[in-house]
Order: sequence, then structure tokens, then C-alpha cells
Amino acid sequence: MSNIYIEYTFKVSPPVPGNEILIAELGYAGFESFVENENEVIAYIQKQEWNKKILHEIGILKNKNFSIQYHSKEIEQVNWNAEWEKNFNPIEVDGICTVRAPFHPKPATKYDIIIEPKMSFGTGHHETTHMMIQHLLKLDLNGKKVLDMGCGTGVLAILAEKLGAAPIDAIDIDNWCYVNSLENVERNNCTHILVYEGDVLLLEGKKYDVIIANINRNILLEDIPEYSKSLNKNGILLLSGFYKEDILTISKKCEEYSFELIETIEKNNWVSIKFLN
Ligand SMILES: C[S@@+](CC[C@H](N)C(=O)[O-])C[C@H]1O[C@@H](n2cnc3c(N)ncnc32)[C@H](O)[C@@H]1O
Repeated sequence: MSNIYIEYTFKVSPPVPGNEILIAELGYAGFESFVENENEVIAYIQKQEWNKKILHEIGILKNKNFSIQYHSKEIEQVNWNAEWEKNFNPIEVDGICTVRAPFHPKPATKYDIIIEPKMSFGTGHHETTHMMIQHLLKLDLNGKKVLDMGCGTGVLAILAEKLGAAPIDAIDIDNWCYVNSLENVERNNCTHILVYEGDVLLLEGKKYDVIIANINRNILLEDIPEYSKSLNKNGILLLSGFYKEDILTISKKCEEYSFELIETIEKNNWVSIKFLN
């Protein structure tokens, strides 16, 4: 895997909701990792994946409701840790769960998840991860067989184990996320999580009580039929990674596969939905 990345810095006006829309569209276009602050969005893509044409596919750049300026430069991945350490503050969810870096002090919350994200997605800062954590905290996962599809840093799989789930499969299509999840699983002393590099094809013949997938609208629409085959009766499906405008499309697809919508959470236009099989 190449160590050279292209770093793009975007200034979006207005930043709300522009930054979130931009991040989602960059994600669909193949960008891997994002740092968002008040004034800018910094996004990274591997040089070998990068093609200037990618930017023409990004709808928000052509959307007249937003003004966007950007510049780019090539970076060595070796600088990345220093970048995220500067930007990563601990995240507390509902006073029960903290997601933090190893160098942050131990929190008082019941659940403490230590993540070194490097180039992976999943520190709890993003709305979608935050809402998936909220859903998970309300489930009884004791002894439940769980799949975390699109595991990123492994944050949701790690929380599932802390909530009593076992065994847990964590899958990500990206090699960096696979390696990073393995590291984070070990860092959190988890012993019931198996991490795989791959996608929905790995589900052949497998059955789970709970499937969690925080990916994006298009991948979820493709994968929902496979989730349906792999989820036990009365199993729970938690989905996120899409906007409010996509609720109908996602829930219609789920209804086609006999999932019943139980609860929707929304945060800054992002959505997470709980379905029952
Ligand atoms: C939005 S991140 C979610 C990460 C983490 N689960 C969280 O909630 O913070 C989506 C992840 O899905 C992975 N991904 C994208 N397409 C995928 C696919 N077809 N199958 C499996 N993983 C995929 C990406 O590499 C990325 O790590």
C-alpha cells in the first residue's frame, strides 16, 4: 500500500450544513479520512487512488448554494499521527461511553474505548458513529452474535464486546482499516472479535443476532439483501452513513426484505435507523 497521500483543504461557505455534505460526497468519491474544524475540512486520498476527475464527481462543488475554495498538496503518511493527535479530543456519548486516544486520561464513564485511528474512520466525532453508539448502548447484547460491517477503527465492534456480545465479526473493505481495527481490538483487550478484510461476500452461510453497518447509502442499498439472509429472526439491523433525504429510500429497501423500522435517530442531517427482522 502506498504511503503517499493527497491532502485537500476545503473552505465551505456556509459550513453548516456544507461541511457534512462535502465529507459525505468525498467519502462516496473515495476519500478516506477527514479532519473537520470550524473553518475547514481536510480530506485525504491515497495518491494511487487519486484522479483529478474525482473532484468533478463531487456534487456540492457544482451546487450554487455553497461557495467552496480548495487547495491540495502531497503528504507522507508519516505526518498523519501528529495531525490527528492535534485534532482528536475525547468524545462522550450519553454520559455512559467515552471514545478517546491512548494519551487522554481515563474517563469516569462506564465504557471506555481507546482508539488510535490513524487513517481510519471511527473516533466517535462523526454524527453517524455517535448515533450508532447511542443505539448500541440501548441494546441487550449479552451473548449476542454481532457483525460490524465497515468497521473502520473497530470502535463499534469494541463497544459491542464491552456490552457483552460474543462472538463478533468486524469487516472492512479497506486494508488500512483492517490493520487499524486489529490494533484497536488488541489495545482494548478484546478477545471475542475477529477482524476480516473484505465485504459482504464474506457473509456467505453466516448468521448473526445483530448487524451494524455504518457505511453509505449506495453500499447499504446493495448490501441490505445480504444482511437479510445473514440476520436471525427477531435480529436487529442498525444502519447509518446516510442523510435525512435518504430515509425513505433506505427504509423502503429494508421493508422489501421484511425489516420493520423501530427507531430513527437524527443528528445534523445524518441518520441512524434501527430495524427488526
Ligand atoms: C463511515 S465509516 C464507519 C466506520 C465505523 N464503523 C464507525 O461507525 O465509525 C465506513 C467504513 O466502511 C468501509 N467500507 C466502505 N465500503 C465498504 C464495503 N463495501 N464493505 C465493507 N466495508 C466498506 C470504509 O472503508 C469505512 O471504514
